[in-house]
Amino acid sequence: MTASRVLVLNSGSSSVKYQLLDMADRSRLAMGLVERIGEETSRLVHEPLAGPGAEAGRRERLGPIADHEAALKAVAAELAADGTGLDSPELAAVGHRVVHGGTRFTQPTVIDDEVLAEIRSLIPLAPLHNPANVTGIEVARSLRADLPQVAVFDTAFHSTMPEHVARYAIDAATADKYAIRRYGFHGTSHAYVSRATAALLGKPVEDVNVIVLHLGNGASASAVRGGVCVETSMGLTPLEGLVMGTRSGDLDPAVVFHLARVGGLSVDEIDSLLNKKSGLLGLCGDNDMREVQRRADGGDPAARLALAAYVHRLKKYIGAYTAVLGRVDAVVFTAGVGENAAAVREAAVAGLEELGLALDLEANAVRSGEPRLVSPEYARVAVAVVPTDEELEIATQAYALVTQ
Ligand SMILES: Nc1ncnc2c1ncn2[C@@H]1O[C@H](COP(=O)(O)OP(=O)(O)O)[C@@H](O)[C@H]1O
Ligand SMILES: CC(=O)OP(=O)(O)O
Ligand SMILES: [Mg+2]
Repeated sequence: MTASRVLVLNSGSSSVKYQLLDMADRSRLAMGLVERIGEETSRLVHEPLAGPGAEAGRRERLGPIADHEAALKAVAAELAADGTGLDSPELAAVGHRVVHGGTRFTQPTVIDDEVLAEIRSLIPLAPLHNPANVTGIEVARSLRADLPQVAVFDTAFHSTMPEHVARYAIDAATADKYAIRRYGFHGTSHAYVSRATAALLGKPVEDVNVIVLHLGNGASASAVRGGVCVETSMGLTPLEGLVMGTRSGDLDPAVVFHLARVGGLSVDEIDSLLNKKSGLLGLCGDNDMREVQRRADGGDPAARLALAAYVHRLKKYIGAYTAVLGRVDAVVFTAGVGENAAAVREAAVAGLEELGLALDLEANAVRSGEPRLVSPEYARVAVAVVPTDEELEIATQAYALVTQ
């Protein structure tokens, strides 16, 4: 029996998403989620999709899960209960989403002690994400030491950005000393979605220029020319760019000085303010787009303002990346908001006819889990909705590395 399964762990700041895939036919054997880690109301949802566990169906467990270590052990126990635990001989690798890879990691990488140490050293550049990724690697290794663990980096796809795009216009020696440059994130999603969009258009990826809008809790835009990333909205950390659920995105850096000097806030307090209490949450008190939309539809002024700010920033990036690419074949929406919020797509594209964009309102309103065009045939620039699948992409890259 050849081992063809890959377990993918996608650890976020307060959640763990996971999938068990069989790469022989790219099928999903199980998937699940642990959310609200560290709170009293943690929730684990485990869904076996094939094999002996599938009969019993979806399982849900409520109750406190203290930290990522406990969460990952609970996930391992659920998989073991289905007979698909980490001890399974069919497992070929564990693929880990690692958010920050710095300048060194631009390819999927088998994790040894030295690689793990390097990932740990990047924690200051992704304090909300890399610690959880490190814990995921440690727990998986402790459960199955002989299994290859592969890191797939959010930053990797963006490493092709030209130097003049990646550089901030600050003192060069200081930038080099502290590794300050634009790295970009959600790269696994931008890579997968840009390729899937070329397939949807029926063209080779080399011939297609796309603007990808990944709108989840974190949100980022990218400009992809012929399959190669040339620009993205996140920077040194996942704070720059679009308005997000709890992150401000772009602002004048002097806001930080002002809050410190005049407001008396500490650096940690400002960090927390901009990363965790800003964005939609800061503007209207809710970070879930569904709730913001519900309130805005009811006429709530703060929710309307938050939504307008979110959409305005999207428009600015669509315009900017149109200029960067010169010719755009498609603007693509993905992730939780991009795939589901038809009204956000409609508002973001409205008024951009001069750029060649148009929306088919009927097609845009259809709910579907499939990649689809939502623009009329005459539109010079297609508008598409393409569901992202970071887990499948991570599994594909990890499996290719361990079987090459
Ligand atoms: N039907 C929907 N309408 C609008 N927004 C939605 C809908 N479903 C999910 N979302 C939004 O998607 C976000 C989560 O997106 P997701 O891609 O899962 O994020 P992440 O991977 O960063 O956790 C939620 O915060 C929510 O605002
Ligand atoms: C990098 C990043 O912002 O990730 P997420 O959207 O999962 O928070
Ligand atoms: Mg995500």
